[in-house]
Amino acid sequence: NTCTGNKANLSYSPVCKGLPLLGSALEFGKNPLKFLQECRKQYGDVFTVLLPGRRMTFIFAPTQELRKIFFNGSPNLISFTAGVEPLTCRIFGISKKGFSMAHRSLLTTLRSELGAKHIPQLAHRLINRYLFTFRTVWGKEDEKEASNLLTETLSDASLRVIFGDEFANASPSLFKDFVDFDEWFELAATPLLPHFLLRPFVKSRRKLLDTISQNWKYTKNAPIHKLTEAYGNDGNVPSLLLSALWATWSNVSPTSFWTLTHILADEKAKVKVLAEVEKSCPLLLSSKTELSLEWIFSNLPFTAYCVSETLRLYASVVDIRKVVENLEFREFIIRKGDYLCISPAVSHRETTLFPQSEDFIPDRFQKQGTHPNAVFDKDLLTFGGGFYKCPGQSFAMVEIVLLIALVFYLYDIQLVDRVPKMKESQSVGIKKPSCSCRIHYLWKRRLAGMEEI
Ligand code: HEM
Repeated sequence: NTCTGNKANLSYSPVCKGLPLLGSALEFGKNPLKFLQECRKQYGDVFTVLLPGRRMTFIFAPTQELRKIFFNGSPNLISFTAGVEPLTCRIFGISKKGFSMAHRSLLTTLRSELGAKHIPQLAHRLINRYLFTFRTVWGKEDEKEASNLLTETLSDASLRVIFGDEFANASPSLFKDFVDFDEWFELAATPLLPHFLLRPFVKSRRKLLDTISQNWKYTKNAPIHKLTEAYGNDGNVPSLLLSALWATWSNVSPTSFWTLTHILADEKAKVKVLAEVEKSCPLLLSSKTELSLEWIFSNLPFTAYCVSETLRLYASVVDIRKVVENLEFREFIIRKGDYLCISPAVSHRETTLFPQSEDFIPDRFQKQGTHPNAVFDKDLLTFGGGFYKCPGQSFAMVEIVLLIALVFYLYDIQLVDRVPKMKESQSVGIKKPSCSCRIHYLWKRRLAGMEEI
C-alpha cells in the first residue's frame, strides 16, 4: 500500500484549517481526542494538523492495514527513532547518535529481560512487594485517593523488581521528583517551547538525573543492568535510565486506576471479579505455583479482560513516526519531514469494531475467544506493534492484573466518589484522571505473615 513517488493523480494530504503561526495548537491542545474526531468527520481518513514547528499527518484505516503501514512500514520510508527524538533527546537528554545506534540492542535486551521466560520470577517478586505495601501503606481500613494509592503501590513494586532493591533503597526521593517531572512532561515535549520557561520541570529532571547518576551502580543484580551493559558507558546512562523509568512508571498507574474504578462502578463486573479471585488467589499466593503468563490469564481471564478494556478506552491519543521519504497512502502523498501519526484512542472508538464504544464492556474480548495479550496484536493499538512494540507489554499486563486481583481478594472496597472524566488535554500515553477519586477499603482476610495489620 505504500510507495514513494509523485504520480499525477495524487495530491498532498488535506491540511486542517488553523490560525497563522499557531496552526491548530489551541484546539488540539485543549482536547486532542475531540479535535481529531471532528477533523476525521470533516476531512476523512487522511489529514494534516499544523502545530508550531511540526506537521502531523494522521492516517486511519482498518487495524490490520494500520499495522502493515505504520508499525511494519519500511524504515527507509518511516522512522521510529526520528519520531520519538523530541522525547528521547529533548526530555531525557539522550544523545541523538547514541540512541539511534544503540536502540536495536536496547530493545532486544529489554524484551528478553521482561519476556515470558522471566515472568514467573518477576510475578512472585511483585506479589511479595504488593503484600508489603498493603501492610505498610494501605493498612486495615481507610479512605484514600485511589490514583495516589495505586501509583505508590505500583511504583514501589516495579522499581524494586526492575531496578532492584539496592537502587530503590538508595533513592528514596525518586518517586516524589518523578511525580513533579511527569506533571510537566507533556508541556516540556512541546516543540519550540524553551525549557527555561518550565523551571519545575528542569529542576525535577536535574534531581532525578543526579539521583540516578549517583546510584545506578547499585542496579548490578537487577534486570535493568543488562540495558546499561547493552548501551555502553558513554556518560549518557542516567538519561537512558530516566527514559526507562518513565516507561516503567507512567502508563501502568492510570491503567490500574481506571480498571479498579470501573469494576467498582459496575456491580456485575465486580461480582465476576470477586468470584474469579476467590477461586484463583489462594493458588496465586502459593510459592509453588509457576506464575506463567498463561497461568495468570487462564485463571484470571475476566480481570485481564477488564484491563484490556481499560487499555482500549484510555489509550494514547497519538502514536508517532517520522516520514523519511514522500509516502503514498490511498490517493494522497504524505510529505517527507511530516510526523506520521495514528490515533489509538480514535481508532478504538470505531463502532463497527467496538459496538457501544464509549462504554466499559470487558466481555467484548471474551467473545473474540483470544488470549487477553493477543488482542494487542489484533484489534487494539495500545502497546504499538511490529519491531517497536512495547517491550514491557507482558510485564505491564501481569503487574496490573495481579494488583487488581489481590486488592479484590484482600479488601472489601467501595467508591466514595464517582469515576472521574479523563484529562482532556493529554495527548501522549494512557489518559490520566481529571480529578481525584476516593475509595474506602476494609481488610477482609488475613494471610500468613500479615497478622500484624
Ligand atoms: C499499560 C502500560 C504500558 C503501555 C500502554 C505502554 C505502551 C507503549 C507504547 C505505545 C510504546 C511505543 C510503541 C510505538 O510507538 O509503537 C512503548 C514503548 C516502550 N515501553 Fe511501554 N507501555 C506500557 C508499560 C511499559 C512497562 C511496564 C515498561 C517497562 C517495564 C515499558 C517499557 C517500554 C520501553 C522501554 C519502550 C521504548 C521502546 C523503544 O524505544 O523502542 N512499557 N510502550
